Amino acid sequence: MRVYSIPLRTRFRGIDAREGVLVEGAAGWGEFCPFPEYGDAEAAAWWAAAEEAAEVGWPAPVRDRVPVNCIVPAVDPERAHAIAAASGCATAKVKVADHPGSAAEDVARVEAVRAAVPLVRVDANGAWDVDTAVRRIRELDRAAGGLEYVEQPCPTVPELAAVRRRVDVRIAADESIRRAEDPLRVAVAGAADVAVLKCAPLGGVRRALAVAEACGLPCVVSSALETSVGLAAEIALAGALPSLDFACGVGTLALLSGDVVAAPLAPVDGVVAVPRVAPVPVVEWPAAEERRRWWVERVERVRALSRTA
Ligand SMILES: O=C(O)CCC(=O)c1ccccc1C(=O)O
Ligand SMILES: [Mg+2]
Repeated sequence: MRVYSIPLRTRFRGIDAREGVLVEGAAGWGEFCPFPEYGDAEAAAWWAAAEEAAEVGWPAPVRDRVPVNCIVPAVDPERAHAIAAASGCATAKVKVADHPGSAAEDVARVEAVRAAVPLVRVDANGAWDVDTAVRRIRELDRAAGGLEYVEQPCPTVPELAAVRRRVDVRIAADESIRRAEDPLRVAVAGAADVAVLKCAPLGGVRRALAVAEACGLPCVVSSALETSVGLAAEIALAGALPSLDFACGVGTLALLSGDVVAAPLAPVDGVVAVPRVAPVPVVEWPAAEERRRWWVERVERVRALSRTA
């Protein structure tokens, strides 16, 4: 078991470094990297995804290549434009509502990104109430010359449904699915037009495919900010979905200042090849001893939980 810590290029989701664990099994390598604030029960799904990759492997893909969106964190308009322009991607996902009072910055960021790429989606990570969401979405839709979709504008499914009735922009559900008590039973029909799937929090590629089928919506695959080892599973999921209508959020290596493999799974001209197995980690990025111990203990607790479940 290897514990890594890789600094981020830009603060994202309130963190400055990405940490996680790489494990090897009969089928290859898996990655376990639930965010630090997640409890053991929620982290158990991430362990199941790591075990699937390491011990079983993934179902066969139905496509060889997956279109990728670039990810634009809450940065100033000049940097946002530069990130989107350099990405080679035709679709950009822009983080908005990063802090209270961000409305004007969000509009400027979206306008700058739209000047660099033809298609823009935004992610509010559940920050708005219904009325605020309706107002902001209309502004951002104008700034983008038509938004592709807005991801998780509000925290709850009923709020998503209320916003969806009042705006013309598509609504995508992310946290409403991946942080649900039972992702197989979330009733997003009527509340969302698109489902965002991440195989790590959903418990693996097979489980995420079951969620895709159960929710009955067009799906987008998005990373959980993994290294190339865990990202391989996310791309394998995108490769195995019966249909894929949107670019996927697996361009997140650009947020990390390094990777654990020799040939990172980075998109070229906005497209990434679908891997059959995870790449083998060869670069260490060792976490400090105290952090290593924290992860080893977390893995022990989560494995014990998984065995009794
Ligand atoms: O979807 C993407 O383009 C990038 C991935 C991303 O935004 C993300 C990465 C880690 C954790 C949460 C999220 C999110 O979608 O909110
Ligand atoms: Mg999201």
